[in-house]
Amino acid sequence: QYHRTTMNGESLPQRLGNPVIGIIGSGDFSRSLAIRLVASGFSVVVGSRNPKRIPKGLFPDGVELRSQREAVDSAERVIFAAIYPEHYSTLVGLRDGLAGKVLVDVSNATRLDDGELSNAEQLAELFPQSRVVKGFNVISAWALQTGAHDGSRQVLICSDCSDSKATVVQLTRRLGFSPVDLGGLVASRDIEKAPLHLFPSWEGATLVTFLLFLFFYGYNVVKHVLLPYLAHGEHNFYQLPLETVNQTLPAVALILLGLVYLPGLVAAVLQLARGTKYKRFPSWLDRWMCRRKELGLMSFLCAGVHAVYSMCLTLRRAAGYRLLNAAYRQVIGGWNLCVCLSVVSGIWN
Ligand SMILES: NC(=O)C1=CN([C@@H]2O[C@H](COP(=O)(O)OP(=O)(O)OC[C@H]3O[C@@H](n4cnc5c(N)ncnc54)[C@H](OP(=O)(O)O)[C@@H]3O)[C@@H](O)[C@H]2O)C=CC1
Ligand SMILES: [Fe+3]
Repeated sequence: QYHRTTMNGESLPQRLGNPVIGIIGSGDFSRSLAIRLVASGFSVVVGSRNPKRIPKGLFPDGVELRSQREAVDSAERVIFAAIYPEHYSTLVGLRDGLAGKVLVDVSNATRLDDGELSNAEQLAELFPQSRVVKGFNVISAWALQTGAHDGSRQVLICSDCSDSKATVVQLTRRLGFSPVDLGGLVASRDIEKAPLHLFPSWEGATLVTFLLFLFFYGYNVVKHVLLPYLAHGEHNFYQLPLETVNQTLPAVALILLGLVYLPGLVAAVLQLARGTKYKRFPSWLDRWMCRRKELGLMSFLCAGVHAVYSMCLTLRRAAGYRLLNAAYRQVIGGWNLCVCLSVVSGIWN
């Protein structure tokens, strides 16, 4: 590592071959990103409003803690803005230092409703001479530190400057994540909202499972509880929380399993009818095919819960028989039959 100097004679970090990356802000995200960057061989300069206040040991060795201005000047090409968007305007004094550099916006939206401009677009308006790239907002500080695992590997990236985007894409790969290029900066509106959607790919499967459950539960309530009550005055309402649910679950599981296999058949028929497989499926079929894994796992979940329920219900019945047996023995032994039976029937129901 060697040092170059600023106009006022201070030395700034730089390492041959590995560009110096700047990070503005010294919070959770900044710290985790710095750890990851250093581990991947980059030099890092963190720019804080008050670098002296940062406790020793918070950032790993190899990270320089400087003022915001110095960090911006030291960073060769890429600077992360790891601060909340409300504070972007406090950086306008650094405009000249940031000119021509790649400014990465990592912020998230706080609400789902459609505002006009995304945080990244507002940052680009504040710094027209910088190249704003959106990225890393879908990666938690925790995932940055512990390393990427399957679900959190993807980093959604977009920018209006393709060169700068390519730089961030490359950087993302070196950090061990999978970059996904979503096009121009306007895509940042969706990217910023991505973390607000909980398990996005599960929405459809969960809704289908819920609706199927509702339908079959209703059917079973009518068939096994309401009709016997209306026809013969039978009181089967105690079945609602356990038996009826347990009758519903296998039906839901089987239909869901059918929904896993059905789109494959539909697709095959469609290909035969079209006489070619080199044509896109209609989008509804495409989406359905992409959700087969979730549907299958939901089916498995219902079947699993059904198995557990069935086992518990059988155990409950077995306990009932044991009790009946005990009552019988006591009657033989001279107990009052009426007392025993009333106790047993109370527990049985
Ligand atoms: N934490 C996470 O898991 C993730 C965070 N993000 C995004 O990263 C950004 C930073 O988040 P996070 O690190 O958690 O937040 P923190 O609150 O931990 O850190 C924010 C930092 O901003 C700096 N800052 C600069 N200017 C101001 C100002 N005017 N007022 C207050 N603070 C200022 C502060 O550093 P200093 O005092 O040194 O100047 C502060 O440490 C956010 O936009 C967030 O959406 C994105 C994905 C995940
Ligand atoms: Fe069964």
